[in-house]
Amino acid sequence: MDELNYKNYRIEAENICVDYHGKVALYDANLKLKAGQICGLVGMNGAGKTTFFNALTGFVNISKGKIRINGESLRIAQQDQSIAYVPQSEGIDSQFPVSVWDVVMMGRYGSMNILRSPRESDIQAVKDAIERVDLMELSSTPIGNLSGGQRKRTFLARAIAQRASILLLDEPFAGVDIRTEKLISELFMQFKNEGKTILLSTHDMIHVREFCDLVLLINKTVVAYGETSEVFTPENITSTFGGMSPDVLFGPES
Ligand SMILES: Nc1ncnc2c1ncn2[C@@H]1O[C@H](COP(=O)(O)OP(=O)(O)OP(=O)(O)O)[C@@H](O)[C@H]1O
Repeated sequence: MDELNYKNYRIEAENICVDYHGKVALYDANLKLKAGQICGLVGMNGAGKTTFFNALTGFVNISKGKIRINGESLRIAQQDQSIAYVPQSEGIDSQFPVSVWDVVMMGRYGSMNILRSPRESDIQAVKDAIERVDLMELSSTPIGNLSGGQRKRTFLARAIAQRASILLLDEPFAGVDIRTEKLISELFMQFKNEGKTILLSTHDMIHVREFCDLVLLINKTVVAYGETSEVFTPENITSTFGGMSPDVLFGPES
């Protein structure tokens, strides 16, 4: 692939492998995503989805393969804050006395000086992000007092405040009510229109069909990858889920 073409990809993972203490969690996995694309990452429990996210953020080391973000090394992406990651469950202790505002402000830390004193632009970015997830009324509430769905929206706002071009979201719809699900779906369509690149894991077939342009089916390696309309077939889903049919997995309407 020539260098110019290379630069067109926001995310490029080529034959990546990850092992934990010699046990293989992911091997020969490939992914290429451009600006404005939404890709669903689908696989059963333990298939390597979180590992894939962790490899793309540099949280775990790859033992083989290559990752390029915006045509550059992962180190540069980490420096310029171009990737925001929203994990499935957050590591922040819910008893820790931080408010919604404080958590969202953390999304600005990477672009602040060592004293972390917010500039007007940081304050505006936090305000905009909280408004977008409709949490303004709760902005001074400690995160320990929020519901699971409100907390999820808070961490999504943190990613928005970071103004990253790439969003990695581990199970963004898990445990949220219909209203939050709708709000998150609408946000994703806005992100797409803004040219952001989104990789999200989900166990929900409807979400994949509804707004994922591409789908990556994994079971420790890539089972199938491509446009959702072509790749998200009952045969491929069955192979991904160890031989179980979509009807058994998701009900007869799937
Ligand atoms: N830190 C770790 N140390 C050792 N093994 C790990 C570690 N993290 C994950 N694994 C193993 O790697 C494999 C892939 O795990 P991973 O968390 O990536 O799966 P997943 O697809 O995200 O699963 P789920 O849908 O349950 O979240 C599993 O076998 C898991 O036990």
